[in-house]
Amino acid sequence: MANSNLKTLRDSAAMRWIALLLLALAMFCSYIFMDILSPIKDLMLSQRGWDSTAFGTMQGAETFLNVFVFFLIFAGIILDKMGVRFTALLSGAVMLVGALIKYYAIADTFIGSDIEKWFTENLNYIPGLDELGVSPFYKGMPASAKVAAIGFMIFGCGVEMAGITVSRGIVKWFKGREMALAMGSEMALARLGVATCMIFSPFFAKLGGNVSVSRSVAFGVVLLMIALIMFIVYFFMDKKLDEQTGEAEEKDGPFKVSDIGQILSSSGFWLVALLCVLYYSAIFPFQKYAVNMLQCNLHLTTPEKGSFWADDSVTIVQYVIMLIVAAAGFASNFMKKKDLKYAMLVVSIISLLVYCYMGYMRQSAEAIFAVFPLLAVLITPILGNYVDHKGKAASMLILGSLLLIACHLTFAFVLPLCGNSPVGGVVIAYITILVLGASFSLVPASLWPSVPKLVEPKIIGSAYALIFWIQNIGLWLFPLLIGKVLEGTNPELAAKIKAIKETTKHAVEAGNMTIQEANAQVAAVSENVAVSYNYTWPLVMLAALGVAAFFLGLLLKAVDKKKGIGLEEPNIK
Ligand SMILES: C[C@H](N)C(=O)N[C@@H](CCCCN)C(=O)O
Repeated sequence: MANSNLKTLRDSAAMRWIALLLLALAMFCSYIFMDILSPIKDLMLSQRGWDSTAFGTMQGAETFLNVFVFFLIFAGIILDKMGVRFTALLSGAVMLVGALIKYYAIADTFIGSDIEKWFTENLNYIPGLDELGVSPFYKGMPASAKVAAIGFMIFGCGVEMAGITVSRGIVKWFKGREMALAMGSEMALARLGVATCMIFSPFFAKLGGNVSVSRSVAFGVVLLMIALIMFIVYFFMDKKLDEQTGEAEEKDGPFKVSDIGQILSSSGFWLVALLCVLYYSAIFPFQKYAVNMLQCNLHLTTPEKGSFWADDSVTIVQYVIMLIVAAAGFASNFMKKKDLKYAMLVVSIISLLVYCYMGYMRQSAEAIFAVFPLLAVLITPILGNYVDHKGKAASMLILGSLLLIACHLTFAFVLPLCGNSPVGGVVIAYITILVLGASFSLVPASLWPSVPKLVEPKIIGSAYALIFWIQNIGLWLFPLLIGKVLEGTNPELAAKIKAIKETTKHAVEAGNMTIQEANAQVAAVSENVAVSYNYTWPLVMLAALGVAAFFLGLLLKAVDKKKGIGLEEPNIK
């Protein structure tokens, strides 16, 4: 340490930010794995014989153990009892184990194995869960999807445990300092992970012209190994800090399970938790359908093979531009000189415009949607900084909810009118996605740093875990509900698929068509159906969540004022 007056590692700004970088990089890698199959749903259907139900059930498995086996509650208790560094290592290892299982399920070696045979014949019915409609498996689910679901369930435990651990770690290193800026920066890197995944998962799957879905998952597994290394390095820094502080926090008031009652009796906690589940249910589940929603509304026409815009190298160039947007925007937060700060912002904004233009030329719904996390990368740290110095967290929650409502209503009612105006449609889509990105910065940047104001330090881990658990119920429920509302409000599309399946089946039975021809016809109709959905009602449902979040935000602001919780107060006084 350069300054001899510094007492502990966290008193050194450099050390604090290195600790944050380690935690944030681990979350960056985890968020990439979390959505690794989302942008290649079409390939999972064509390469592994899954259908939409198998895909949706496998994706939903991520929250299963957390929600129904209460793993997240245990994770919070482990965190408060064992501390940040132990739980960080544990979560890194759990994520990796889950990811390896998922990789094995998708790998070529799984096909034709005894394990595949066993899973095809077994695990079709879980008594009790089937009746409740919450089973992560069902009869007829492809064996690879069942094993991938098991892996994803385990990964889900690890990644949520990592989420609460990282939040607790940031509080430990930054409380009373730039805590919201640090949380905002960590989330910014996580958002960059989502954008990276949107671009690189399909890229690796299609690399070199031969399709391999397991290559994408392998990419994610390697990143999770890096995440574990980050947590190991963090382990030693955290240990050193505890040696310097004499583990004062833990010794002064050891955590007891009964302390959880204290959390549950706080009205502020409940309002924040409910606002969190409502808001995030309108964001993360939407993220899983957003690319398809754009395809359905914008009628994008992929550039012809061999053309400039269809080339793989353009994807890389676009990603590099994305990194420039993120790096310049992020760095502008830390520039002391005003000129340099504005110069960075201008570079970032110009790069963002170039990125948007390329997305339009490539007619790629994935690339268009990737600006969503990108704006959050830019402004979450700025807003975090604002919360640190000016406060206004409750007001930001209210504004974020209002923007969410406006965006979902624009997607629902304005975007469908633009289908025949390619440029107008894409411009409106970009603007709405960017505003949604701003909302997705306002709420997380103000919500997560508010939790330490609601509970005592020794139970922060459990408080984060309880909020995550309540939030996970929504993250489990709403992807299912979106799917159901979508099917329910577009009955003609399911009928179309049923009709072609029946027609081709009869034609094959009558000897008028080969099975290959029949499959090709079904695939052609399915492809057409996949981009023909009307998303109005699922989007109205998500806007309604925003309305409920808005009213809760108003209530929270009133409670904050009455009880003096300090949500509108700055973190640094
Ligand atoms: C999905 C996860 N439960 C979640 O809520 N993630 C938050 C970040 C929480 C803070 C992590 N240190 C998100 O906004 O991604």
